[in-house]
Amino acid sequence: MATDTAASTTDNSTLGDGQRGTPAQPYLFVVLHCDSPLSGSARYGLADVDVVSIGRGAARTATRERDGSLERLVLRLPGNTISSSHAGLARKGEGWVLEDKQSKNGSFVNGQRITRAVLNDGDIIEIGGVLLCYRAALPTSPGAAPDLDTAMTAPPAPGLATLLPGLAAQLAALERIARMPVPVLLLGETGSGKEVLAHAVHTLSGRPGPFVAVNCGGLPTSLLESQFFGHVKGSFTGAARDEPGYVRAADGGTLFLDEVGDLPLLAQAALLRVLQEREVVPVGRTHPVKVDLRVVAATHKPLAEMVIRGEFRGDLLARLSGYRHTLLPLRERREDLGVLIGALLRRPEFPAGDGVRLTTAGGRRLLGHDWPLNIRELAQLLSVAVALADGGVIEPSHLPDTSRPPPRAPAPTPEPIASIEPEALRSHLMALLEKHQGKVSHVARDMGKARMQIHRWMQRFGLNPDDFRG
Ligand SMILES: Nc1ncnc2c1ncn2[C@@H]1O[C@H](COP(=O)(O)OP(=O)(O)OP(=O)(O)O)[C@@H](O)[C@H]1O
Repeated sequence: MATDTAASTTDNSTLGDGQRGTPAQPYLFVVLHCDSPLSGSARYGLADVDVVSIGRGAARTATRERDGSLERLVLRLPGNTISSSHAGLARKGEGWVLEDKQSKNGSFVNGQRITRAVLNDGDIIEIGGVLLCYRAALPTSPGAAPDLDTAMTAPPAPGLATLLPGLAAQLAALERIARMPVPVLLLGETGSGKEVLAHAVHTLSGRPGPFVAVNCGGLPTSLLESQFFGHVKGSFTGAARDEPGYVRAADGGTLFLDEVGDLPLLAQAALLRVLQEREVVPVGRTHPVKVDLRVVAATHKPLAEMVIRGEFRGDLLARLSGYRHTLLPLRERREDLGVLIGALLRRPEFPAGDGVRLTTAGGRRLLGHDWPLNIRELAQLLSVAVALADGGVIEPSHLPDTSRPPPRAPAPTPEPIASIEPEALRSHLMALLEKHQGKVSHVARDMGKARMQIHRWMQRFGLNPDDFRG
């Protein structure tokens, strides 16, 4: 089966999150084998296919064959609840139709048994104990193979596995950036995997020093300086011995600043100095100490809006965002649920992970959930379900009632830009124009605004992008 070459369309001059103007095509995903969740997942591009035949096989295989004038994808799936010729998909105009081939146990779409059904984007198809997902038009990238089977490939570092072609291209770009001495800013909802990605960036960087993670939100303000920059013994009450502090502890490695949006303004100024000068002055010392740092920062907060409100320094944001990567919330990557469940069940906390099984109804419940707390919620839910199933098969009764999801973690509600002090907005605009050398489209992307809006503001403040070009 083909491996994913996942060429990226990322334009590095845009500082991350590349993926624009890529063509879209239909895909069929094998998301989860409920009776063997560790057997991997797969995607099949349907752009050049006219019909798909699905039936039982000894293992998951896919072959593409010419059948008269038709291009046929033959998909074999393991499982004794699957008939040898179970179901078929046929192209119908712009869409696809699923037909049950009088299988013994039936074919289902979104939990309903069907004999024939026109598929809609995101529909979940059940063939025996296998859950598949149809996507009508997903962005792909030039050079990305249509098919990918995770059983045949290994991600370059934990956290980088995905079946989504668009996300794969973004992660491939991040992988290339990881090897360069560029600061990385990871943006994404809580539990979406920012720390896991930060660790992957460190691993791929090949830097010999340690990965030091700091939760910027959890630091007592009075001790911030000494915790970051270290101190010498006796420099203050309680300083019983020399401490290097986080920055020097990460010397030669990677400093991961988690929840960087929670860093108080005073600490932001001090951190900025360290990033500019590449040296720290430990509390109780007068001479600076050189450090060799790679910084990866993460937040779920809208930093650009915080800059405008004066809560986060624009110059520090510019320093931290050498390359920006935005993580998808889990509800936007349901196709990866099987990949993620597999990765989680292989962790040491699941010593019997390879024996875990789900009923089809249990798997359906997972695919239907909204995942407000993302991969962390999936990990916790699996721990509980495995314990409750006690070596048996995970059923819906072992899973929380996901039909009434818990409230989403409160999203920060940024103040509308219109109500922000004009002077603050003007200086923020100027800082971004300088950073992007007068490229208005880049400023607009940075602020999450339309280009026209930026032009209107520039006109209002008498700013000319030409004045910022290098
Ligand atoms: N790709 C992945 N594969 C397997 N497990 C993952 C993956 N990404 C995240 N996890 C797991 O999900 C949980 C949350 O991940 P992580 O702490 O990286 O999220 P986060 O975005 O940094 O969260 P927060 O914003 O709350 O700090 C952890 O248990 C982590 O190991």
